[in-house]
Amino acid sequence: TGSSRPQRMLKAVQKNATKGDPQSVISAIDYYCRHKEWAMNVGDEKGLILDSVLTEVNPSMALELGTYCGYSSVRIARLLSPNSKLITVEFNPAFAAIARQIIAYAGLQDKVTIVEGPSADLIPKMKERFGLKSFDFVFLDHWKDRYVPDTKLLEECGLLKKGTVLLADNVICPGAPEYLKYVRNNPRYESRYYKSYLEYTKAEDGLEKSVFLG
Ligand SMILES: CCc1ncnc2c1ncn2[C@@H]1O[C@H](/C=C/CNC(=O)c2cc(-c3ccc(F)cc3)cc(O)c2O)[C@@H](O)[C@H]1O
Ligand SMILES: [Mg+2]
Repeated sequence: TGSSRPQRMLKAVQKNATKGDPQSVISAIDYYCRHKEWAMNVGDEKGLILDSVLTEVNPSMALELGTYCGYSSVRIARLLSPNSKLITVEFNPAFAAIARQIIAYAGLQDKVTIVEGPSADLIPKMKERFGLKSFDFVFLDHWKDRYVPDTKLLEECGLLKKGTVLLADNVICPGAPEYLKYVRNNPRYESRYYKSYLEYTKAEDGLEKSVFLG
C-alpha cells in the first residue's frame, strides 16, 4: 500500500530540514503543505500568533490536545525555557509515531512527552502521571466538538490555575461555535479572538485566547 500524508510529511522534513534545527523543520512542513499537499497543521500565519502568545506566557508546563504530526508541538517546544515541558495528547498511534519522529528530528524530544490515547481518559491521570499541579498553557487543536468537554474536564481536575491561558485553533474554520459560546459568556474566562487565515489558504480562521480567572 502507498504512503500516508503524514509519512510523506515526515519524508519532506528528512529531505529538506536540518537535524536539530526546529525552525528548518517548521519551514519544511510549511513549504510542503503550501506547495505540495495541504495538511491540518496550525501553519505559518496562525503559527506566528501561537508564537507571540507563548512568548508572552512563557509556560513551565504546557498541554496540547491533538498532536497530529507534531508541527505545533515543535512550534511550542522550541520556545519553551529550559526545564519547561510540553505534554501532547494523540489517540491515533500512526500519527503519534510520525509526530515522535518529527519532534526528534527537531531535537526537541527531551522537552515533549507524547501521550497516546483519548484526551478524556488521559486528562484525569495527568496529575498523578506527571506529578504536576496545573498547566500554564493549553493549545486545543483536536476534534472541535471536544473543546468544551475537555475544557470542563481540565477545570474539574484542577489542572487550570488563575492565569492559565487556553489557545484554541479553528474557532472559525472548521469552527468551534459551542466553545466560543462557552468561553465568551463565562465569567471565569477573559477571551479574545485573533483573526487570521486557515493554514495555507486565503480563507478566514482564527485563534481564541482565553485566560482562566480562577
Ligand atoms: C477524542 C479526543 C481526542 N483525543 C486525542 N486525540 C485526538 C482527539 N480528537 C482528535 N484527536 C487527534 O487530533 C487530531 C485531530 C485534529 C482535528 N483537527 C481538524 O479537524 C482540523 C481541520 C481543519 C480543516 C479541514 C478541512 C477544511 F476544509 C478546513 C479546515 C483545519 C484544522 O486546523 C484542524 O485542526 C488528529 O491527530 C486526531 O487523531
Ligand atoms: Mg487546527
